[in-house]
Amino acid sequence: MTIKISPSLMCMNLMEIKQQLAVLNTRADFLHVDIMDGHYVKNITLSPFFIEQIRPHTPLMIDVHLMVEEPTDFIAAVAKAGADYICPHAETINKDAFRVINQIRTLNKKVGIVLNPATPVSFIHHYIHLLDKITVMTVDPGYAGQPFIAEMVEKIAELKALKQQNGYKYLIEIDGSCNQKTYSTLLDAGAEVLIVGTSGLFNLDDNLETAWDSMSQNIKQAVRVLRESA
Ligand SMILES: O=C(CO)[C@H](O)[C@H](O)[C@H](O)COP(=O)(O)O
Ligand SMILES: [Co+2]
Repeated sequence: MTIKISPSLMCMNLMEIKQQLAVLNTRADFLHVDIMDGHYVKNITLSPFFIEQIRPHTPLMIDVHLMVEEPTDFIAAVAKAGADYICPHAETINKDAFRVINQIRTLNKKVGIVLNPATPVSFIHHYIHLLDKITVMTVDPGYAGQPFIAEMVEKIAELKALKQQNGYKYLIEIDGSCNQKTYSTLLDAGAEVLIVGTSGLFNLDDNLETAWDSMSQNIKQAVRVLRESA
């Protein structure tokens, strides 16, 4: 499978949204939109309004990462705004997981679940077969630019093994410190979608086309390293 790239728009230059979207539209596979409520995580970033504003300007799938205490307060709004994937944290839906999954499905959206670093795969055992995407947080949620949590590599490998053994359909996505230092480890473990933020893309160069080219070279180099070590 070709690795898919999902730029994290909370890390983009918001003063150049239109220009940067034009660059991403011809290169990226998803657009990652982080919504934070200031309670589940002590930060506030993007919003359903932001999704509504960019929707007419991109053909890409919009992937919404809900870092909020009550995902059901946001699902209908992000769906209406134009989200394609709606991804609450497993830790926030445990009281009504099947109802939340059904609510997203009923809105004809893809269902993603996000796992915090401290949350084991077993936590979603009873509904893993229903998921279109599982996001492994490789940093604690809430902020960009955090250090990579290496203990997450085994969780990625576990998701890959479960998918192969059971024929599950979910994409394995990584969120947090996906960059030149971590690409080969992540790809080797089974990552299929990389969310690239400050360290992987936007901080590489002020010119986003140049930054994307550098990121692409970094990923190609990681793939080469893996092939040579196989
Ligand atoms: O979920 C997030 C943080 O809680 C966001 O998606 C970040 O953008 C993501 O962590 C990527 O940022 P980084 O600077 O590449 O770590
Ligand atoms: Co995110």
